[in-house]
Amino acid sequence: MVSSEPGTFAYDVWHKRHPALFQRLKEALPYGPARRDALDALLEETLSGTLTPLPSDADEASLWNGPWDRGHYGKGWTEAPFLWAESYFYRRLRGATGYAYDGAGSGGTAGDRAWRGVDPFAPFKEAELVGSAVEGQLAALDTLEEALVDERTDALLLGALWGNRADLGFLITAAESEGDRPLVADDRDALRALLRTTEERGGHVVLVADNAGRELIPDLLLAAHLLDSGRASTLALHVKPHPYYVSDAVTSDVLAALRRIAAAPGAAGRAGHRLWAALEEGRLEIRTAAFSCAPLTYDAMPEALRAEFASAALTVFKGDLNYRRLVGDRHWAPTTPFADVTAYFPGPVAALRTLKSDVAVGLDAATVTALDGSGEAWRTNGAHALIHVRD
Ligand SMILES: O=P(O)(O)OC[C@@]1(O)O[C@H](CO)[C@@H](O)[C@@H]1O
Repeated sequence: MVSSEPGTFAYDVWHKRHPALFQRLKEALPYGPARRDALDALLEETLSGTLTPLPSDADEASLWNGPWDRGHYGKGWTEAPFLWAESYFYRRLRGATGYAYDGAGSGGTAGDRAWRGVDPFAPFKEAELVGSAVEGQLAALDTLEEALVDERTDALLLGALWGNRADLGFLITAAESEGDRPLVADDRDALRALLRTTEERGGHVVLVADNAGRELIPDLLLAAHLLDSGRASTLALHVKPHPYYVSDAVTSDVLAALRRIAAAPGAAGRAGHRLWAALEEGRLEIRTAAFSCAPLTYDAMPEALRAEFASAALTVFKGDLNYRRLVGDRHWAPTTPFADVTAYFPGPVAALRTLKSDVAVGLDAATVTALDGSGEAWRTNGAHALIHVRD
């Protein structure tokens, strides 16, 4: 998938989503002239310039100039594969805002450490946690207290799934879609069945999270339920090592969400305290892998990460970008089986995702016909969702 063709989803990300994002970034934090100029220059470069490698002393240079280099330097930004170029865009954005070090030779602000590690997206992510939507998500847990384990699992899976609609990058240019619709692929029965057998397969579950705020809250409530119910004896929550794709969760976002949950009244507050204790005891672990911010699909994952997924009774991937990276960022026929495209994955794997990009697999032919006939941009408008599982 490339982004040079007008009218495509990828083209719009560069030409509509990113300019709006830069505007918001400059409004959200008081970056000085040098950073504002760096942001303007980066936006201009991505629209009409070529990809240049990071200086060798820059943060992450050993990855981008090493195992993640796929020979795209020298190409126009929109001529390189969409997945690769957009991931590199977020690395360069971290540099322009001063979050990351861009190397000694990269201009007047390179030696200035004042903004190092300051998450440029934090204002957006923080705002989410004070909204009434989060209050509703937390209060909803009270209604599940009497439910059977499978019913709770089902409800919390759906909460985590639809939470993926709250993706701040997507919402920059999209209207928030209304109401939950029937899933376009629904492997919930198989997923619940798999979760009933995790214990006999070691009991370790990996949840590869996506966005902070309104997505992370239901993800953490799901994690609490999996641990409380014995569906998971240990759980690793993978988040990004760096700010990425606007609202992707980093460790500080997990801690903020956890504090928000623990401060809630009722069942949510109690779940928050149990999650806190689970972290202290090591039953819940927050993990960050460099590869989570890689511009590559998961079939290229490094050996250590492969071994980690192989040791899990189940790995659950959240969100659209993780889905693209899991199944391959291609124009698949949407009826291509999920099991086929994830055959390389070293253990049982599930995907929970709202549809916000062109990639789709694992749909049945009748569903595709109905979606195509609906006249809506079903692949990209965020109004549809799916759950896939491969044992
Ligand atoms: O992974 P998420 O948060 O569900 O969605 C990420 C996203 O907003 O950004 C990418 C394009 O910029 C697409 O994969 C999708 O539209």
